Amino acid sequence: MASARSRSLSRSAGSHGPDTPGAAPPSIGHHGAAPVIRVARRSATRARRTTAGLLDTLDIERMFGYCVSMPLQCSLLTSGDPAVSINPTFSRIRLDGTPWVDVAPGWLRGADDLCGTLASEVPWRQGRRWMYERMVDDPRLSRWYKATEPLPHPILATICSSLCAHYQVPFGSVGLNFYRDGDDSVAFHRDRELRRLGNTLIAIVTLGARRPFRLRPRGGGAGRTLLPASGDLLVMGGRCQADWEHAVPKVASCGPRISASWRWAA
Ligand SMILES: O=C(O)CCC(=O)C(=O)O
Ligand SMILES: [Fe+2]
Repeated sequence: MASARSRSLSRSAGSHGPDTPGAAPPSIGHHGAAPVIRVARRSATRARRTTAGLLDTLDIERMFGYCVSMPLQCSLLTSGDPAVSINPTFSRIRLDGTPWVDVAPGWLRGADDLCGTLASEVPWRQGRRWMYERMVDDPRLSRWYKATEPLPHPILATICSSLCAHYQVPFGSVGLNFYRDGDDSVAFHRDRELRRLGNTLIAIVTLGARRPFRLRPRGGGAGRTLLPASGDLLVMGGRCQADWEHAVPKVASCGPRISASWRWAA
């Protein structure tokens, strides 16, 4: 884990990505592994420490009360210098119709340490939006980089190149979301720029705490819940933005998670 230090977080509006504010999903469980990071949150500064440990599928199902389909990672792979795995395994989950999700467990090595570095060093922004005639803070911090802006860590450029090589398309610049603890979340939404398009890719690398990543069809019907661990890659493709919504719901207790995401549209 990179050295953790307290910092004050910048407060300026203007993140993008999710298009629809909404009521937060209910709290659903307790989580395990997470890096140790000290951040200033709202008025209080709190240090959070959780122990890294392996969970098995039964634990996960007991905790969350529903079936999950993401293989589990060993925490040993998540410390050290970040690097893209040289022999990742991709599995494709076909959703209903043409939407699909690829998952590549352990795609990025050193993801916990990268989480600590980014948590400390990125100039995070507090997004705000109107909801029910009130301006409210987004329940997370974010930082979306323009293609011309310097990145906070060189691995982010390497990740983008690997994604472009794997999917043979030019992904755009990176967006970072910082979920400081279980109170932070993103409600069900479709990504703003991609929701009208029938062929898109959104690649998300999880750094830090494992949180449920939920998917549901817009028209109703059975959803899916994945549990990406630190270093796992999840890619939503096809008509996933047109026909499905995704969310990272609040949870009762967990350590920090950062998601790094790249987008492409046909
Ligand atoms: O943090 C995540 O895994 C998802 C973030 C997301 O959906 C978004 O930024 O649009
Ligand atoms: Fe999204």
